[in-house]
Amino acid sequence: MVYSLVFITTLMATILYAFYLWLIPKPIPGIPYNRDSTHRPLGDALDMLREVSITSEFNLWCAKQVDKLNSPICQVFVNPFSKPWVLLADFAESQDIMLRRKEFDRSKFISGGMAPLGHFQSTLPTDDTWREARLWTQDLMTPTFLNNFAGPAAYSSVGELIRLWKTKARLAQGRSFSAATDLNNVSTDTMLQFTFGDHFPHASQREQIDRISSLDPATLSIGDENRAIEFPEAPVDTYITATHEGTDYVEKAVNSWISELTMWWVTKTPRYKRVMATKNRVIREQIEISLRNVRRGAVRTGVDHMVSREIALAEKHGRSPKYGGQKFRDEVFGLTLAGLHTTSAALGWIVKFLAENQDVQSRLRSELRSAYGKAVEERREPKFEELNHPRHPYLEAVVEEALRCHSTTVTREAVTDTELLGHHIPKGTVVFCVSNGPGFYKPALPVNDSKRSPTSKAAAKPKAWDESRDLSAFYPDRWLVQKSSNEKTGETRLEFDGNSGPQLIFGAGPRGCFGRRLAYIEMRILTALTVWNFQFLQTPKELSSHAATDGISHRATQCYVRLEEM
Ligand code: HEM
Repeated sequence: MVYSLVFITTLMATILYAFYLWLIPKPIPGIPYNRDSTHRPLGDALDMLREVSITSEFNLWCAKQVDKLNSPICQVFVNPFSKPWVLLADFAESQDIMLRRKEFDRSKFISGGMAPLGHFQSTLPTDDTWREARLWTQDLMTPTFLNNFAGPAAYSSVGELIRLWKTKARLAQGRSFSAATDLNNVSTDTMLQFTFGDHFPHASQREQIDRISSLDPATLSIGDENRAIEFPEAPVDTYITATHEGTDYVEKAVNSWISELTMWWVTKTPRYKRVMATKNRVIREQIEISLRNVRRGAVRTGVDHMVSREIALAEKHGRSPKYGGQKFRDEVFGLTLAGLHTTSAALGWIVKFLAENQDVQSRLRSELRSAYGKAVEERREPKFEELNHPRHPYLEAVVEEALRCHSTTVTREAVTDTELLGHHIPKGTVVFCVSNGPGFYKPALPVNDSKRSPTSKAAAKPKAWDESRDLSAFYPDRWLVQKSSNEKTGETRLEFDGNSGPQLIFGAGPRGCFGRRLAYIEMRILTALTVWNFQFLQTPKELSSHAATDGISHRATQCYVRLEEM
């Protein structure tokens, strides 16, 4: 009896111990990690959750782990029962895996969160379905489409924002107001124009302009100067709401610890079903319109181009066209989602930095006024064509620096067993390319060059930032270089150099951001035209925090403006 009790107890203890051993994280040999985490079944998860529940900044937590472990490559154990996540804090190697290494592909870290919204290029591995989606969209980032259609659309959306802000600035009487929704709306309208053009009868900003213009100023409470005025918002069309709700679902899933369960739950809600039904209905109607346009040779909008491409592909391969299918509709929706939240988050940082750096703002305004003297003379704003070509170096530098200062982490997944900085990386491991730590916001960590991959060794070493300049500060000049403009006289001029130093805001390589050219156009136009029309005054410190949330993009939690019309 006693023997069997001892036997049962020992067996139970052994089973429990085996279960514990199965649960606790299994580090990848040789890659530094937090030792305490390997004694806890949940590894670093609780630590991460504790901090991220307060800061909402997962990227910041990652950068802190790199600092703690003081290594350009380290690992954390966040997802129970799955492989460690590898944090890579070295620009050259990050760029190498994105640009050159076939052993790494799009990871499911963020794209998995988009899965309930359909299968579009952002969510797909680099397979034939992704290649097909790329073929459909290949005309949309050409200079012809950007200069003749998408760019002017962005210019007109920004024009509406200027109208709205002029009215709001007058009503606000020097007080701050939130810019977050307005910037979301400007990006939404740009993306709607980009995909559907004028075939889609709704926009976000027009409704807001009408609402604010007809507002009785007496209904606004101009309170304490440290608080923001709250303007009412007009309701928008259901498809526009669907695009915003779509991004909200992605944010929810990405920020959830149990993202697969969250996604499953999301898809069961009536709201989700409504969003998807609206999306499918509107896109189906738009494809029908585009089909008619293509047939009469009037290809203008993004969807017109996609339909036209698909007809050509179907003819080439002797098959029926797929523009009536779900994948095609998903791709249209996916493009809008990919370009909306990301761009509006970036615009939010730009306006914050302009207000906080009055010297930069004044220099930009005065450089723009002398570059576009004809516009000043004719008492008008610079036109799209003027802003688009030639580009203004300081304008480009201001935009790029705002992007650098609030970067997001790009990930890749090992699709086969491989190596990174001399360490074995098992297939399925997710690598986070940390772009808000060493090499980006502080001096780079030393790396043994002999451990780099063969492709990294063979490539030219990317430029590092000049560490004598405070890398955590907003300093657009770091993107400018002196170039000879006249060899005979030795005259030089400042030029923008996008490769001045590490930057990974758009990722890189074949899976880098598809829409970056459009995003730059929108950011340059908005920066130039807002600075032309307004002085961004410093907002009170209660409304000026740099806290952010991480999801699809790294978004400021407080995005307020205080405007004085120029
Ligand atoms: C400032 C604005 C933007 C930022 C910061 C941004 C950032 C990114 C990042 C980090 C990625 C992943 C890159 C990688 O994994 O290497 C990405 C992918 C993508 N972006 Fe953007 N993006 C922006 C604007 C846009 C716009 C305007 C569009 C649409 C026209 C767009 C369309 C896409 C698409 C389709 C992908 C997926 C590409 C693929 O998976 O092959 N993005 N973007």
